[in-house]
Amino acid sequence: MAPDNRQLFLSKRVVTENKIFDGGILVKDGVIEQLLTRQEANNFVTENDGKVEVIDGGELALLAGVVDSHVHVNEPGRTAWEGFRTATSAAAAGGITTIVDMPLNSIPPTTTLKNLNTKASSAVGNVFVDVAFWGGIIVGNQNSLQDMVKAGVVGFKCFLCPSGVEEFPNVDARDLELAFVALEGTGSVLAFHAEIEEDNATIKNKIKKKDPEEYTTYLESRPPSMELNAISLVKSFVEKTDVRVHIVHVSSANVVPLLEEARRIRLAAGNKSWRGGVTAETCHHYLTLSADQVPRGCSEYKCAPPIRDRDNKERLWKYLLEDKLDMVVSDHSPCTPDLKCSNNLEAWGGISSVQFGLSLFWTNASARGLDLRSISKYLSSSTALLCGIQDRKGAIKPGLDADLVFFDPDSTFTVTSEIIRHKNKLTPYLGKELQGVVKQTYLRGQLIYDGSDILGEPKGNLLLNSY
Ligand SMILES: NC(=O)NC(NC(N)=O)C(=O)[O-]
Ligand SMILES: [Zn+2]
Ligand SMILES: [Zn+2]
Repeated sequence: MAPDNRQLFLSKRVVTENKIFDGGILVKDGVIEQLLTRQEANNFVTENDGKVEVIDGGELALLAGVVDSHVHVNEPGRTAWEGFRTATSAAAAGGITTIVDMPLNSIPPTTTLKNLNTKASSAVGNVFVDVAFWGGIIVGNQNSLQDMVKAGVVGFKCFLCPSGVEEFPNVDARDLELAFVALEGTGSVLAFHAEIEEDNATIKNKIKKKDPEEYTTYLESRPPSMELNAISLVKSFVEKTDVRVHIVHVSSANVVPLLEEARRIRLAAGNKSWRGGVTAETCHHYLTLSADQVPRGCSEYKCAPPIRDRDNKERLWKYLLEDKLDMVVSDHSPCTPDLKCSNNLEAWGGISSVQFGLSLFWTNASARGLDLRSISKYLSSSTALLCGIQDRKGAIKPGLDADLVFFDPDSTFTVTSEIIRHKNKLTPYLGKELQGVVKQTYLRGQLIYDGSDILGEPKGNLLLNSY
């Protein structure tokens, strides 16, 4: 590092959200100071020879580090499923420089200030990238929310259907009334797993005679109406509160018009939040895979809500490019192999992919004629905005952390167990050739991944107020 911690990152393709240019990024003490044209960069080097560390990526694209706002790290408690060291080393290798940990599958779940501190104690010193945290809303913990806001959680996640783990029960309208009151005026955001279980006997009858190893049996058990019912409930709250709401992992394109209606109501009422405080994400698996591609008995493809048909996938892409969906995340939700049995109705619901989100998105996006700015928009700046960390993360902009990725958009690689750094290697992407190779990942100006190895000790920070 140069004497006053000055670095100049050079690239023929510096990717900001609105332009791709040949030039440089001047960094001081791990913070982006200035964007320079190629000429300005050359002059700077001439005038400061020996006083600045020059990092020249040549033809490699230089992107803002990805902010993956939906990652289940499951530590403490279910550390056989995943942990901070493995999840964040996978993130670093995947060009992700910030992950936001979900409040469940860890034991205890992040539903009180005490539990948040327990989680933070297990994370500190064990994170290779920066980590922020979601709090959780469950039945009866409404009095814990404001303390967690003060401690710095990015927002709160709740389930409208069973979550899959008993210590994180789903909430209903009454619980939500209390949660919204507690969050009013905090500026926080309430994120929903938006499926409401239908107890109608028809679904149960329809599938009870069907082969549980066939993916279609699972798919029929989670119809789009479950997502629509949930969004209708969320919309009823949007009409009477100003609290920001976010829909995680939208799977059915059918819900988007309803989300648009909820956003229209908020904007008409003069809500000044980003997107009227009504946002939604979809996931790499919904944009990459479709139900017809899921082999029998392969529950590594199982997630909730489910991967649906090709037509639905195309409609999700259409809505994303029309800015009616706001961001794309992993929803990395791993488990141990024994829980991914061949019975799709009983297997754990969750897909492991945190290391591959950037390349998954770029494989699809480049094939659809999008340019590199789409990565920054949907995987970095939007997720940073959702989590209220846009003044530190998610873009190549002066004042933000120098979380940077040198990315080769033209090369490909094949997903194999050997390269997977998350703890359990089962993923639907095994054997898949992806486009876009992460060559170097920098966290606040520090090289943490060099294209083959995670370097040194964990350098990540916890994005909480007292860490
Ligand atoms: N308990 C979980 O990790 N659930 C997750 N599982 C999925 N998406 O299949 C989720 O985000 O709902
Ligand atoms: Zn969920
Ligand atoms: Zn999730």
